[in-house]
Amino acid sequence: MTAPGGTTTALTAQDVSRTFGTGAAKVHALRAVSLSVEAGELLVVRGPSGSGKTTLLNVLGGLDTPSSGRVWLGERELTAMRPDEVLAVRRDEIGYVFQAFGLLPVLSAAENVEVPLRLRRTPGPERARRVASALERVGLADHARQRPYELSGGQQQRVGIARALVAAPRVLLADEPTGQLDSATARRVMDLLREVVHTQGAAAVVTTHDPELVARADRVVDLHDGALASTAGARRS
Ligand SMILES: Nc1ncnc2c1ncn2[C@@H]1O[C@H](COP(=O)(O)OP(=O)(O)OP(=O)(O)O)[C@@H](O)[C@H]1O
Repeated sequence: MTAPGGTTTALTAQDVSRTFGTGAAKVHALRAVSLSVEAGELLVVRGPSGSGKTTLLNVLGGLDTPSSGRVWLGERELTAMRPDEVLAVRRDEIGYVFQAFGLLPVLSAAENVEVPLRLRRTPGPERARRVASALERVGLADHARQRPYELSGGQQQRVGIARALVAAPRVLLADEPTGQLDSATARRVMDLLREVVHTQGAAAVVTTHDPELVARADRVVDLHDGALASTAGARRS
């Protein structure tokens, strides 16, 4: 079966459900969620704590398998792939940004950004060029040699964004990427995320429960108790 979205649809979820546990302890973390994201579009998934945002990102990014339903990356069905194929897709086509930045403390900013390229066995000279360009893009060209603990929270998350985008993934997934930042820094990081998504043409899904960040979205969907609310999908002008 081909993906139900159009030709520019980078990511599609169709009737995705995820349950945890059994019997009385069963939790319906996702209930028949369907959505699609276009290349160059920033979709914000908004919802209270426990509504299923992280579970949704994990399923979209091949870190978890839905109990039912399907996920496509472009024309290819992620949920039909073998585990080794999913690993290759995660390495080559998806960038992840984490709330707690997820940087390796013993590596410099540049070395952290370089990690996805090393995993992909990108040749050395091209790695150096791409890392320099990614750090430049997030405004950290002068901080390449610093370790994470020598950087502010906002700078660390900019390194996280550079790392997620350095390999030019089709899809960018960010789980509350500004959750650890003060509100002014959070706005700047979100502006940057929006700009790089638009210029690089990645399809981005960003979760948040910060209403201010929603203003930076191209589109917003609301998740409640694992289900998309009926107003979901309204396109912002
Ligand atoms: N591995 C798991 N085992 C059992 N239950 C889980 C597991 N992962 C998530 N859940 C449950 O699924 C529901 C959704 O959790 P999820 O972490 O996706 O919510 P969230 O919206 O990301 O919350 P938060 O904003 O607090 O991070 C919650 O009830 C949670 O307890």
